[in-house]
Amino acid sequence: MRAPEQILTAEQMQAAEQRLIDGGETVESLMETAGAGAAAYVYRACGTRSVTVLCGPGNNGGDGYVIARHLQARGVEVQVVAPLDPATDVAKAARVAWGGTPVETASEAVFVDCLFGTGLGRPLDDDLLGLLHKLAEAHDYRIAVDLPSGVDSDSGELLNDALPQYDCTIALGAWKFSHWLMPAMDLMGTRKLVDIGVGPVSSAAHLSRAPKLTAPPRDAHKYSRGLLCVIAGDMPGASVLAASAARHGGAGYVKILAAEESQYFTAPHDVVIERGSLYDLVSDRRIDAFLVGPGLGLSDQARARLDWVLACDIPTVCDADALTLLEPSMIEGRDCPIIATPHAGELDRLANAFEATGMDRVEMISELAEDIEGVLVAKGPDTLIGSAGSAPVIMPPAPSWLSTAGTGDILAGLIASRLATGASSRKAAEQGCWLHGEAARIAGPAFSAEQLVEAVPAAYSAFL
Ligand SMILES: NC(=O)C1=CN([C@@H]2O[C@H](COP(=O)(O)OP(=O)(O)OC[C@H]3O[C@@H](n4cnc5c(N)ncnc54)[C@H](O)[C@@H]3O)[C@@H](O)[C@H]2O)[C@H](O)CC1
Ligand SMILES: [K+]
Repeated sequence: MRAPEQILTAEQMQAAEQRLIDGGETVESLMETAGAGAAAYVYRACGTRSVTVLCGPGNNGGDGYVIARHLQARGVEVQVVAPLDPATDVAKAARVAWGGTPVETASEAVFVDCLFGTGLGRPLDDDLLGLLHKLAEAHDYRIAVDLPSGVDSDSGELLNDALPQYDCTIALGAWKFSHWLMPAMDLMGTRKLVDIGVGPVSSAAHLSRAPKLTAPPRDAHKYSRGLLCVIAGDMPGASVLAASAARHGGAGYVKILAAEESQYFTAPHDVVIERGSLYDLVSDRRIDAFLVGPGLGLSDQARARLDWVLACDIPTVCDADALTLLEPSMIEGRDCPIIATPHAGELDRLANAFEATGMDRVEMISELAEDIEGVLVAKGPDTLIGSAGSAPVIMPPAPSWLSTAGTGDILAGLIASRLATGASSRKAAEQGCWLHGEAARIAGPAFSAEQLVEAVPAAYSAFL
């Protein structure tokens, strides 16, 4: 069985390659399959335009010699630039099989970067970086094989400050984290994957798959579809926006609970505002989920409200100010899951509060998900979802137009709505992110938060 959405660390990739070798493959046959598959993509993208392949010393370079040979066999004019001789036996053999003579430099048409892949261990030195940029600038179409050279495979960090932008990146065998994490993700262009027979790797991270949502059953009513209560705080606008979005996320009933002393505010007519003692309002046994945090504020009163909501032990989404206030003691003894939805700054603050520091972002979200015994949605241009006891999930990129005020409140509302319908915390998080991204695609360029909310029903229908 194939596992095209799985995302492997360099170490998991090497182990997967070793399992294939133990199963009868050889490094040569794997390189041949990887190189031939990559050459097919290059040929489909560029036809018989001339190609320059930059080959490094390792097996990424070995791929390059295989690609050169396959393209030449199809009649393509290929030049190879090899600043470093092959260091591995299989790359040496691939160079011999190519049979040509490398050139010092080349220009025009298509550039194929096979300098380094998952074995890059340190920043490129000035000479190699200069050659990489020179060749990239001298060609009008740029393809990276396995990874753009200079990228750290597991973290998505750039080991060199400035790296070339590519039109296409051809991943070999499996996605690596840097194909889907910033800043490396931004260099990739379109991403292609060459299958070399790597099977499912247990506990591997994976790309989130589009959800299959359902319409309510015929005998549904507002309570059976789920009652979500959004806690209003000092700045009720954010909770109104979150509740407005939640109406379209699947829950049958959305309320805003406002403390009697909080300022007067209005909401859409189909969002009920209940005002009174919060301690009494949250005790309604029909409540299926809470959303607390948007507009909550950071006062002692806000902290007390958060504490009380968490003490109710109902599935709860904690967003925004709730993440600034959240402390380990607040979740002790809970059985129901929490979904935390931090942006980068809130993630750092949570990591300090829960002593999950000194690790990279992928490890951190898994560690924090265990600490809160729930799910953590690390929001950003690359959204990572960690859940206690499961491997991380990476969301496919959503439109950058989401970088506008209020979209975080909307995401929290959508996730909380999914949670209120009875979806597991992990599914609720992924489904909320999919609805959010699809609504952004439907809303088109330069949408406001209100327009994003209006696009959610059409987004929902995309997953029915
Ligand atoms: N995924 C697959 O199924 C296959 C992957 N293949 C390719 O193999 C590379 C990984 O090969 P590896 O030799 O481990 O690493 P690299 O080719 O990236 O090169 C590492 C090589 O370079 C030296 N090195 C590391 N950093 C630097 C530096 N900054 N400056 C100079 N030299 C450096 C290091 O010592 C190594 O010698 C993978 O990406 C795929 O492209 C195979 O084709 C098999 C199938
Ligand atoms: K490369």
